[in-house]
Amino acid sequence: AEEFYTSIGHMTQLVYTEKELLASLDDYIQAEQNKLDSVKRSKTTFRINTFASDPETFLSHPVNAFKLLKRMNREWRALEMLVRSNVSDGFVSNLTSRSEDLPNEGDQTGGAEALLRLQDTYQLDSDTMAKGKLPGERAHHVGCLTVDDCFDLGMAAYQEEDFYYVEMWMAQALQQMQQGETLSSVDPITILDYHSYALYRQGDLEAALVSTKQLLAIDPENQRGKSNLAYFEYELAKPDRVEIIPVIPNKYLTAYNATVYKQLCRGESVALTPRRRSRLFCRYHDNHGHPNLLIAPFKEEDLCDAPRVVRYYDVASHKDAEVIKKLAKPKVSPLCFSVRKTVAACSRSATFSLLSCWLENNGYKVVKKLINRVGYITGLEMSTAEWMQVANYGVGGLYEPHIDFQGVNISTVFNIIHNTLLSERRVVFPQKEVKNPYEYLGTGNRIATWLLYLSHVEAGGATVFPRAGAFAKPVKGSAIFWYNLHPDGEGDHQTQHAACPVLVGSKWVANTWLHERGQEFKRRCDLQSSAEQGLTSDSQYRHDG
Ligand SMILES: O=C(O)CCC(=O)C(=O)O
Ligand SMILES: [Fe+2]
Repeated sequence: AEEFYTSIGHMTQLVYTEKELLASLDDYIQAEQNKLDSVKRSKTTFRINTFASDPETFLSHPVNAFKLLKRMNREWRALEMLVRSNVSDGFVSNLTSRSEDLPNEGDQTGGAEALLRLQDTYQLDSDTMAKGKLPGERAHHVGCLTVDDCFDLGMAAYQEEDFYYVEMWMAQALQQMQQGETLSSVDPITILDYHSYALYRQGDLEAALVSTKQLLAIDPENQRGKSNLAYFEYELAKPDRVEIIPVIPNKYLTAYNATVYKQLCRGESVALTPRRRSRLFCRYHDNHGHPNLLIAPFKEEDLCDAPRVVRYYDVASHKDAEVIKKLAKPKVSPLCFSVRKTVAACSRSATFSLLSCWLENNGYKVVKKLINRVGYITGLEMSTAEWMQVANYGVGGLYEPHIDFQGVNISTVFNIIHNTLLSERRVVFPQKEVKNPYEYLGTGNRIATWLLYLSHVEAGGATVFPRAGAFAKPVKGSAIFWYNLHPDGEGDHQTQHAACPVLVGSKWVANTWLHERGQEFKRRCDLQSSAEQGLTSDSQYRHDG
């Protein structure tokens, strides 16, 4: 397992599995019930012998003697068989046969880490999360986090030595206990122990002392509590004590421009100055009177001036999007992978999975139609474009900042899957799923990216450009487009972009990477000049990590 928690496509299977297991459990309970009823029924045939005190008189009657023999020979043995019979087989084998597909400890930890990452990116407080009051969400939320759940989240943070979140979740568990939640398997002593330790590790000795006193109020003889109390009091009494200011860690993302990335993900505009923003417009686009666009031009919106990123609305219908999502199922199309990506983030590495599928551009009617449309709109050659890549991100799913083109030295062969060179940290993803597509295609570098949104996302999941300061919220049926390369073929590192973690919802995108070959006379002049133009240094946002 260990690959469920970020692809909703995979997790839907778990919902069905649980439903089937529940039906199987009902069958099992019914079978046990039937068995018990049979046992009770046979008991009624065995009555206490009224002659028990005088067996001789009883046995002097031949019918009595025969019936006793028969009962002892057959009926008690039959009962033994009945009691020995095992009605749990069906249920147990049902469970066993599925155990391969069931989530394991690693999956659960991954789920906890995904929650912590979301909390960190979107700055959610633990009470909001515990009550499930997330933005954008509707009626589908069912469960609240219990004291045990909060404790587990605290423990997940503890495994990562992330004491800021240990403290937060242990405090949440305690608060819920105080509010009267009683059904928990962890005791307040354990929680307080972690709570005070987390405070201590963050350098907040006063608060750690308060927490330890709370622990001792419940259990005055607690050894650890007593020695911690003595230690904190001793430390606090030191005259030359230096106040340590707790640092809020940035563990859940790379240190490199993590702050800008997270601010952009929350929709806080950090990079586009008013002057830059004033240059962004909306218009109808017909690609200079292209015959296929004259009657129904597409609505084009500027998202960013440098690099120029534009969005086209309604380039895929609701139906088109649904058909593509149906095609992007491992059972439907051959080139679908559940890619497990390990991402080193700061001091830790997180593994997350992503469902991704390559759909042959000419292999499906709807794909062909949409790819042709990209050609009409951008004016670019589509015969050298890569196959459409469909990806699904579930809750917590993200894609860290990266560039789509092959790095500095184009002739260098990075043996990696599609675009997944995480530039700064040089994390190389597993290679087996897709061979080097550049070499395989022989069509040069990825000149441009067409990113089509196949779903809305209720909260989170935006595409952001941390260096350029651009933000694109997924809008179903719209596509964003940008050039990855400068007109001279050099990669434009300002195009570095990322997918923010999905907070609520399931995000589907389809990527089309256009290649250099065939574009020699096609690259549009207006886009070209604005890319060359760049920005004056006073208005350009730079983030140098
Ligand atoms: O999903 C997104 O918003 C961005 C995806 C992306 O950058 C990629 O697949 O290269
Ligand atoms: Fe990308």
